[in-house]
Amino acid sequence: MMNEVSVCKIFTFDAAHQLIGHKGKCSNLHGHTYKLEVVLKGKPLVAEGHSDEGFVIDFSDIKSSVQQSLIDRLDHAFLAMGNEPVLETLRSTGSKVALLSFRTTAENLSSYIAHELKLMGLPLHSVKLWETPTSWAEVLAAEVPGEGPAYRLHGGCDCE
Ligand SMILES: Nc1nc2c(c(=O)[nH]1)N=C([C@H](O)[C@H](O)COP(=O)(O)OP(=O)(O)OP(=O)(O)O)CN2
Ligand SMILES: [Zn+2]
Repeated sequence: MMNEVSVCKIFTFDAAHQLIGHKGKCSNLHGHTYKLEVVLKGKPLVAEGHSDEGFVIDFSDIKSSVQQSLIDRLDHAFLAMGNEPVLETLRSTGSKVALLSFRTTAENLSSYIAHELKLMGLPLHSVKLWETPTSWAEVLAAEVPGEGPAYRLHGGCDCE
């Protein structure tokens, strides 16, 4: 009987954000090179002669699906909650914006990414999102509610 194995593919993307109402420097518009670790788990395929024999999932298949569905949308974008004063200018000048409608913390972003990857049907175990070389947030797929994470959605200003 084959045991389960975890496999991981790592992605990076560059993005800007602004935490309106933050008590420190992150209330400024700033950017990160995010590092995303996507961990999938399953039993390696037992199928003699099959291209995927011995794989939980082909690394190149993880790459193409995560890249297309997620990374291409977030890379070189402004990750917006929706209440940032700069948003209107970015939109009117055609700059890339990913309107996420939640406060763009590492915690919320990793929860969002985990939910999106689960919806794609990947055998997701966890995601870890590095916001800086010394700061990360991790979400276990099993802990993401089926209806998706509960965020406080934007409405008015987030700074009161
Ligand atoms: N729990 C969280 N705290 C903070 C978040 C977050 O998403 N979750 N985000 C920020 C800022 O956006 C930014 O990431 C700053 O993080 P920080 O680790 O303070 O960055 P530094 O450049 O100061 O890192 P050092 O390695 O300590 O120099 C703030 N907090
Ligand atoms: Zn930040």
